[in-house]
Amino acid sequence: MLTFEDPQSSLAAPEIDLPRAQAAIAEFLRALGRDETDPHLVDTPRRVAAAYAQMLTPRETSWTTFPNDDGYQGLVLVKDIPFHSLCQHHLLPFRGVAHVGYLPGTRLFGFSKLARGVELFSRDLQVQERLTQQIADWLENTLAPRGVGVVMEAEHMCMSLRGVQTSGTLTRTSVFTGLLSDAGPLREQFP
Ligand SMILES: Nc1nc2c(ncn2[C@@H]2O[C@H](COP(=O)(O)OP(=O)(O)OP(=O)(O)O)[C@@H](O)[C@H]2O)c(=O)[nH]1
Ligand SMILES: [Zn+2]
Repeated sequence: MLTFEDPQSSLAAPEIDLPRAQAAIAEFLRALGRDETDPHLVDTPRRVAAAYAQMLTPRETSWTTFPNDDGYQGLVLVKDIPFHSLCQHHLLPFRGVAHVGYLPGTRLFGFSKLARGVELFSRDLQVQERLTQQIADWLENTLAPRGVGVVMEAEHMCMSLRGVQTSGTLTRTSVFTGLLSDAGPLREQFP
């Protein structure tokens, strides 16, 4: 039988060295030919370092689960969970919505934990495929459900603001496992 583990403690997030990040941003601004004495820029290295630190740090949470004493067999699906992450290739945000569901076995998550799980894995330098897979693996490993579905749809700023500059495109990724692996009425409940 699987036991519940705290994913936050088992995820070894790298330490963020804020003063070093701040110095690097100051150097970056100099490389961009900016006047670091401009009153609006003077404090920018600190702000940018703090912003990235925040975007790379999930909020602490307790990962409460409950026994499925009533033997609920249906799909639990939390739709339209807003999320944002940072693309590993350009360090630019990608943002969109996640739909996360599972077919319970013996344990249930409080609904909010599905949204918190999305946040937990989003606060990293990511690619969307890995992010989707990590959320699905986490549900599998913590709840041992009869099936898991994770669908994510996001706009990548690295495609919108630079490079190909195709604003508004959405990329959809999905992982389905167990009884949700095959097309059917349960899977059709996912957007
Ligand atoms: N598979 C995948 N690709 C991503 C993701 N985020 C960004 N990318 C892509 O990563 C690729 C990086 O490709 P490169 O050719 O090395 O970088 P680039 O020259 O900046 O590419 P362009 O964006 O086409 O200008 C780009 O095609 C991005 O669109 C993601 O989450 N998953
Ligand atoms: Zn990118």
